[in-house]
Amino acid sequence: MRVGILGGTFNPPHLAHLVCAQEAHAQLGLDRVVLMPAGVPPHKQVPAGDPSAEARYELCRLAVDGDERFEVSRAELERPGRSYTADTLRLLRERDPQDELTFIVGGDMARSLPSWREPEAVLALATLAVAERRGAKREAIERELAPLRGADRVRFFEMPRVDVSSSLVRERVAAGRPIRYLVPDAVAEAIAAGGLYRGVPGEVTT
Ligand SMILES: Nc1ncnc2c1ncn2[C@@H]1O[C@H](COP(=O)(O)OP(=O)(O)OP(=O)(O)O)[C@@H](O)[C@H]1O
Ligand SMILES: O=C(O)c1ccc[n+]([C@@H]2O[C@H](COP(=O)([O-])O)[C@@H](O)[C@H]2O)c1
Repeated sequence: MRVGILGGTFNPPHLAHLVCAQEAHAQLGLDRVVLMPAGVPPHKQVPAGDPSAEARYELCRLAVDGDERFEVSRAELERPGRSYTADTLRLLRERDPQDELTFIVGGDMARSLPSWREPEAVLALATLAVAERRGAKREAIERELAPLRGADRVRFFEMPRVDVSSSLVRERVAAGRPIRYLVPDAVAEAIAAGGLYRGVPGEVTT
């Protein structure tokens, strides 16, 4: 199986995540794309009072519900400590040695690869697929990754620019502004029902 993995904090999952997963699936000929919510994101602080890893996992499940191209994995929730990608890919390799793994990232995230834990192991264990259009940014990413062993295996795919981020969604909820059409309806409903991102601890009630 050709398996794509879209790792993220998913605090919360939004439409750009799904467009990114969809384009990777279609352009790279993947059999499925697995959303991999980080238990403890390695480079990102989850603000105090925000949903737990378990709740972010539930939001991911709601986000992909009914779409057979996508799945959600608990692999990084079941491991203590920071969710380093190299460790996750090793685990997936051990579980299903015959799978061909593709780790999917947005363009900005790809640029930070040299500062990840064991970046060359990441490139050895999976194909890195980067959502970035042709042009100066793509070239800059190629230049920055070039010193890493395995950088020649990095692949790019095109994604329409979708200017949505989890921070934008959180800010809008906190400000009482609507988030419909920025996140899947089921995610918007769970955020509303659980009172998430309103500045007080909430719950995903699914
Ligand atoms: N608008 C977007 N376009 C393309 N890729 C994206 C976009 N938003 C997120 N991604 C990619 O999805 C993956 C997971 O992102 P993450 O869960 O951290 O969401 P985020 O929106 O970047 O979060 P935050 O706003 O909290 O920093 C990363 O590889 C990131 O580059
Ligand atoms: O392994 C690392 O050192 C590492 C450093 C930064 C990010 N990552 C992974 O990249 C993915 C996107 O990260 P983020 O911070 O946007 O949620 C997610 O799966 C992270 O675990 C991994």
